[in-house]
Amino acid sequence: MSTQADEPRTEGDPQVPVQVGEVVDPRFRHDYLQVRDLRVVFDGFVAVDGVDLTVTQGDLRFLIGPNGAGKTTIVDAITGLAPAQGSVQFGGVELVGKASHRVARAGVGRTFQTASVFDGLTVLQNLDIAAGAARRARTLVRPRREVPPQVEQALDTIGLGHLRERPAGELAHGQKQWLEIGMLLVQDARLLLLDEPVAGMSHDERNETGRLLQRIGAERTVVVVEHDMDFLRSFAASVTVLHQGRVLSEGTVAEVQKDPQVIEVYLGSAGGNRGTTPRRDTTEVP
Ligand SMILES: Nc1ncnc2c1ncn2[C@@H]1O[C@H](COP(=O)(O)OP(=O)(O)OP(=O)(O)O)[C@@H](O)[C@H]1O
Repeated sequence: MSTQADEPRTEGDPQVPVQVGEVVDPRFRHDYLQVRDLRVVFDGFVAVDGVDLTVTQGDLRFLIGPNGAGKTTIVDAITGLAPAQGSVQFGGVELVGKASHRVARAGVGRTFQTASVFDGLTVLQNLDIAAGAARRARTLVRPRREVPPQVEQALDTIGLGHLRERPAGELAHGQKQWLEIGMLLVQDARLLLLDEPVAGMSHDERNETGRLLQRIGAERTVVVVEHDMDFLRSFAASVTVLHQGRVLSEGTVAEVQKDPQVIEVYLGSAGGNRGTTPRRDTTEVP
């Protein structure tokens, strides 16, 4: 599947499968992420070594692998935060070589392992700012007369409508992560790259988050970097397993679980930890 950079895709593009009966916002219908021969080298150390990845709209792709496998570096490379070689295209636009603000403008949003919301502002104000609909600073403290439709929709999607006037600093850990995802939605990110979204969450928060990602993933292109294998087994539509900067295996959860190479890396002598401290959750077989 190859697409020229900046080439707009047309309705009826046969390259991207669309399910029968699927109801998808036409803006997202033909989106897909295409990574080809991605390489990231830090001072001679090859952190990402020729990775190919294709993720279509409607998929919910999990990126897993032992510590140091290159997961976060791939997300950094896609979002203009790590020096990349190769090709990364989203919506037919080449992203390699673009500054991070231009990557964001191309419809790509990401979260980090720690939620970065404004604690002193309300949920609504955080979303307002993300939507670029922020009023001047002194008017932010006044109640709004009208909430922009995309903010209302995001509040509904992330389930925080009833907490719209609550300062973000008073939200529970999981709610902060959902707010951050909401901020990507109002920015109209069509590709969401989420780095360990359920780290530190309670069991119920994880399940809520999984259902939220399924809702979002039905429309948009979503890639989740995750170590939590229970979460993966419950919610991943597909999985890419990375090891030492390369794709080791790819498929459904059942397929990668059966892959002897995956079992070897997670349980065997290959270990996979390159100069990092092993963590219990990274050695659990998917
Ligand atoms: N800025 C950097 N400079 C040098 N080396 C780096 C840099 N960023 C990452 N690395 C190295 O690249 C490798 C891949 O790191 P990365 O953080 O992508 O792994 P990961 O799969 O996300 O691991 P984890 O699950 O522990 O977060 C590691 O060996 C890491 O030490």
